[in-house]
Amino acid sequence: MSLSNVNEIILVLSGKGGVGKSSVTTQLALTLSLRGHSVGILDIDLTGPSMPRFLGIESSKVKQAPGGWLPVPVHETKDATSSTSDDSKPIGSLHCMSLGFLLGNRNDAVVWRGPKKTAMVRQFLSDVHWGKLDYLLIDTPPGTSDEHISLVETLMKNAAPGQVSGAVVVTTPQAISVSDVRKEINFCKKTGIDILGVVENMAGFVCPNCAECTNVFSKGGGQVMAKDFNVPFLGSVPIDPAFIALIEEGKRPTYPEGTVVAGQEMSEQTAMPEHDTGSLVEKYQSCSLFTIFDGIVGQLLANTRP
Ligand SMILES: Nc1ncnc2c1ncn2[C@@H]1O[C@H](COP(=O)(O)OP(=O)(O)OP(=O)(O)O)[C@@H](O)[C@H]1O
Ligand code: SF4
Repeated sequence: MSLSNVNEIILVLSGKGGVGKSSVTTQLALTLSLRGHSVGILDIDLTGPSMPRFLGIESSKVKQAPGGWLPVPVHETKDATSSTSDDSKPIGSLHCMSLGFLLGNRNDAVVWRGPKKTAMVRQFLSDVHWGKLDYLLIDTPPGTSDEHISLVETLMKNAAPGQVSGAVVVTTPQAISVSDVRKEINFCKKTGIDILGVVENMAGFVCPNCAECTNVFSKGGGQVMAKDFNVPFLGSVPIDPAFIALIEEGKRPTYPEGTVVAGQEMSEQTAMPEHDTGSLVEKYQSCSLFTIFDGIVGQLLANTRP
């Protein structure tokens, strides 16, 4: 299996659609990569493959290698150029494989029956040449579908003991009381997948005028829910319009002068950079959500094997 050089596999799950599972996968991957790790993202959301868009590589094509596919590079390993800390590590590589790269037209609808989806998931797990990876994040469709069942069956049969670290469950404050989250957690328990933690997304709003974070919904629901289910809570993530601008328009996140973002005070220059250059991962370093995800990744790694 092409996963033999992958050190750890982490699934990203959500009970319902639109809670930000793909955006959490993207940010986990960028943060792990900013910590110097080599990372892969496998997008098995076959009916709505959004990872190519999130990573700004929509027009990329997958190259064929003998016996399989080469995942698309988002960035290769390189020295950290714009890191704010003195002990900055090189940025690790990031590669992605998604059905989105194989569709002729990004608006093509994928209307497949279960057996075809199962075959595609198996092929993704066996025929992608990842090379050496520290972490492979698998972005799954919402709910518990045919893709999930074939994913777990194939992983259980083929992954080395301990290679699948577990799952991160993404929810929103509104979805917390809904039975979808319960179903997702039960699915993990039944299939023997450890829950590494819950991320509560869209739990507040970062004001574009002053970068103040306001908790639009009551705070702490995610933490209470995690406690009820006896699973770790990894953190709350607010909505940041600067993150949307980064994904949608490739714009470096900017905040008002004087705001402290990722440990760096925004000066007039950093708040309004003259030249908006740099790769996605370099731009992400100045997003307020990076500080939050750095904490989430710290917790996550503490919950995976050493
Ligand atoms: N914390 C956030 N701040 C700003 N925008 C966000 C945040 N989380 C998600 N979004 C935006 O919300 C939209 C939906 O998020 P996303 O596609 O990640 O959800 P999903 O759960 O993966 O959806 P699907 O069920 O379609 O796979 C995207 O446009 C994304 O950019
Ligand atoms: S947080 Fe401050 S700047 Fe932002 S809308 Fe509210 S009052 Fe205005």
